[in-house]
Parts: sequence; structure tokens; C-alpha cells
Amino acid sequence: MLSEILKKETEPMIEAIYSDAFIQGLIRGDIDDAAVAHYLRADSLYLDEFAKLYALLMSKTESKETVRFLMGQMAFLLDGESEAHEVLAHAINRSYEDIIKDGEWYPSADHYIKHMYFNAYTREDIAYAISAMAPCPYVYRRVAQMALERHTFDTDHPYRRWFEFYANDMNDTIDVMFGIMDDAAAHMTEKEVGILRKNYLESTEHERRFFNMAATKERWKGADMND
Ligand SMILES: Cc1ncc(CO)c(N)n1
Repeated sequence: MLSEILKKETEPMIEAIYSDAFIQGLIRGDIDDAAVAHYLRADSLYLDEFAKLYALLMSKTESKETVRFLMGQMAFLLDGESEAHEVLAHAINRSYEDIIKDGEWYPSADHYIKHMYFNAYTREDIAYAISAMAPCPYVYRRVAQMALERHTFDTDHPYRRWFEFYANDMNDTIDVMFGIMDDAAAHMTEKEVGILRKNYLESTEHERRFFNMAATKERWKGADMND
């Protein structure tokens, strides 16, 4: 099955994400507060766009079951995931609303978001957009599993609940997204399946760039673009 192949193929990429500065900083608990704030500013906007992508895909599918899934995911995004963000805001002792009020699509986030929109707008079958969106929950669950398997977090560890959230709350999303991809791949040509695979691999790389964007507090370089 395509999703099983992709899980195996991306495992080394996820190990690299796990070993990069942002996740290691969360595990040690000594990550730079400004990097966490940068991540939250970018991620709050990213999740807003993820919710809009679900709405876009809802308008493109004939399947009532898929519409139901997409609606549920929008609700989860708009309410549920903020718990993970609140953990990070609390850890750096700042109000979440205050942190995210002046966010923007920093370069790596911008590229990732547009990769998903490109597939949603230019492809009829929603499986193409889903293949670009599926690494989002999968990478986070896998990174969180690795951290919880390899480390014992004290109850008062500032980021323990962030890892626990992503290790436990992504299963339904992942199962449905992989189901949509695998069902579509079963009726596609080799070339079309290759596009699903490339979308998925690129988004896994986008996940790595997104964390590194936060760790480096990446901004647009144009002089008049940071005012
Ligand atoms: C960039 C990004 N990828 C994945 C997740 C998990 O939902 C997230 N919150 N942000």
C-alpha cells in the first residue's frame, strides 16, 4: 500500500527532524523562547490555512463520508490543536494571543502552504492535496512517539504535554488521510501515484524546514519586508 511504502521511505527524514535543533531543544527543555514564539506565530497561520484547505476539499468531493471527515478535522483544528499551542505559550510564560498577533508566512512556511494550495487548486482529485497534507499529522505523531520512547519526561517538564498531545491525538486524522491516498492510488496510473509520492516526500521535507525556520527565526530578507 502506498501509505506503508511512504512511512518506510520517510522514516530517515523523520529521524533527521527529530535530531534537528527545534525538537532536541524541546526535549532538553532549553529551547530559545524566541524560537518557540516564532514557531507559534507561523504555526497559528499554517493551521488557519489547513482549515481553509479542508473547506476547499469539501467543495471538491462527492463523498458524504469524506465531507464528514473534513468537517470534523476543521473543528479539531479550530478548537483541539490549540491545546498543543497553549502548552508552548505557557512554557515561555507568554499569552498565546499576544504571541501570535503579528505573525506572517515566513519563507519556509509560505512554501509549504503554497505546496498544499497548488495541489488543491490544480488537481481535480482531492487525493493530490491530501498527499501533500498527510505528513502534517504523521510527522508530528512519529516525532512525538520517538521522544516518548527515548526519554522519560518529568511530570513538570515544560514540553511533555506537547509530545503527549501529538503522540495520542493524531490517529484518526492519519488513518483517514492515508485511506484516501491508498484508495485513490489503487485506481491511478504509475505516473499519477508518483505525483502522490512526490507530494508526500516534499511535505515531509517542508516539515523539517518548518521546524528549522522556527529554530533559526527565519524571516524574509528584503529590507522593507520586515517592518
Ligand atoms: C507545520 C505543522 N505541521 C504539522 C502540525 C501538526 O498538526 C502542525 N501543527 N504544524
